[in-house]
Amino acid sequence: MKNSRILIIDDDPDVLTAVRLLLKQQVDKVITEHNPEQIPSILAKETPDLVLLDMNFKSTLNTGNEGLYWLSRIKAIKPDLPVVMITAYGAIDLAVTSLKQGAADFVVKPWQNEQLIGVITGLLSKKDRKRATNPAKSMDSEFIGQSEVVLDLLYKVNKIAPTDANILVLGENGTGKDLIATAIHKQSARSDRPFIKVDVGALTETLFESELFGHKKGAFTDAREDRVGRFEAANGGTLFLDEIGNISLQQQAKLLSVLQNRQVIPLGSNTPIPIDIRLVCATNVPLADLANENRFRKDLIYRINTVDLQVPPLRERGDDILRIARYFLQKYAEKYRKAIVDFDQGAAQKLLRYHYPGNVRELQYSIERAVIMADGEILGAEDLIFSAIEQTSQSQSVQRQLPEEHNLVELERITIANVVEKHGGNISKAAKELGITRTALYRRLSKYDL
Ligand SMILES: Nc1ncnc2c1ncn2[C@@H]1O[C@H](COP(=O)(O)OP(=O)(O)OP(=O)(O)O)[C@@H](O)[C@H]1O
Repeated sequence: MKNSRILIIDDDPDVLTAVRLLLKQQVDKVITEHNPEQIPSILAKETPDLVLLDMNFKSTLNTGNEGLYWLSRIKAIKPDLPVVMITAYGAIDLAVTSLKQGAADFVVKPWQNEQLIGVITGLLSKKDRKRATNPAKSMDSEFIGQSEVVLDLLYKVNKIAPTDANILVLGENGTGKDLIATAIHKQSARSDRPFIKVDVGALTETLFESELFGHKKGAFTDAREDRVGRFEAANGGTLFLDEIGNISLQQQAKLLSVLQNRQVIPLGSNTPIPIDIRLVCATNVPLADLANENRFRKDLIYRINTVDLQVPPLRERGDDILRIARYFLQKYAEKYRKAIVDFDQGAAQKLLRYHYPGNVRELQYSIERAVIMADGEILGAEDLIFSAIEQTSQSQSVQRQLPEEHNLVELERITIANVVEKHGGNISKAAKELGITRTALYRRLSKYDL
């Protein structure tokens, strides 16, 4: 109760004052509002844990019952937010209808203070219990999802994370492998030790060893001082090797030897350093392709893959698409200070029908772009534009001509588009060819609206 925020909407100022006085000592914040029209913008700014909503506004809208109408709006914006209806004596039928439409409970005016407090505490503790048992919410890295496939994945994460097993996280680009790797670390016995991530797919042959194993000053021309390798930096904690499927056979041999011997020898040194790490690897290459002898050593697969976790593509997650879309909508509406609160029917249909070759990352960028561009409170289908880059990676692509004039910005834009197309949308390979990190490439894709 003490940390909770309560929002109360009633057009009777006496009710607002009475509730404020009653609850102000008991909860963290009481937000009062007499005009229900303000609900969407309040929900865009505030994060209440519970709403008290009048059932009988003196209606200006012709919606049958305005209380029910605003209940449905709140539920559309925040489906999990408990709403308690405040109803007049004699309107019990309506109150029951509200329960069927998603209200958590109702209280009858005038109420007994203890009764109101009882209803609120009951609902808040129920919410806490739900949060504690929902694996999606117990990961504070917020892997949003309630679909069968995601709950199944999160169940496995919860089970495997506390063990020290090496884990291989599989899944298409942008499905959330990074989030899963972070969650594994946070739920492990090593959670208070370092979590070190290395994008091994983007490392050149020369950088690979010095980045992972470290080097001594003078070990090679550019080694001006000693450098601690990422294995050593992760000692006692978790080492996350991303894009493991893209490393060369030579790099695989070096990695295997370190994992077998459980020690690293920095370049230019003779002294082995013992390492104690939990290894989590990720790749967008399907396991069957990885297991192809020419591409990846089987013995290394067995080493890194005590257990594998498959992160499903977004298009297989059903309504999670809308849950994640709403999460990003709220996030970016806050970031860009927009009063956008929801999607209309058409937008929701468009979101559900699209196939998301770029998965959650593509959804994220589309929502961010829509929030920046849109003006109203509700996003429509026309506000949602999916990335041209992802579309072209699916189809045959045509290389863009480099322009005659030598404008560097334009050259960069076209080069990036060409290289990404050349690699069929594979960001890691494109970043490697361009000589920049994947994060830098994503930033540029967003900058150029590709
Ligand atoms: N279920 C989810 N809920 C909320 N955000 C998510 C979810 N899954 C992914 N994201 C977000 O989507 C973006 C891409 O996720 P992430 O980087 O983890 O994907 P990835 O599979 O590691 O991608 P890549 O294969 O390109 O490395 C991130 O901003 C991440 O926070």
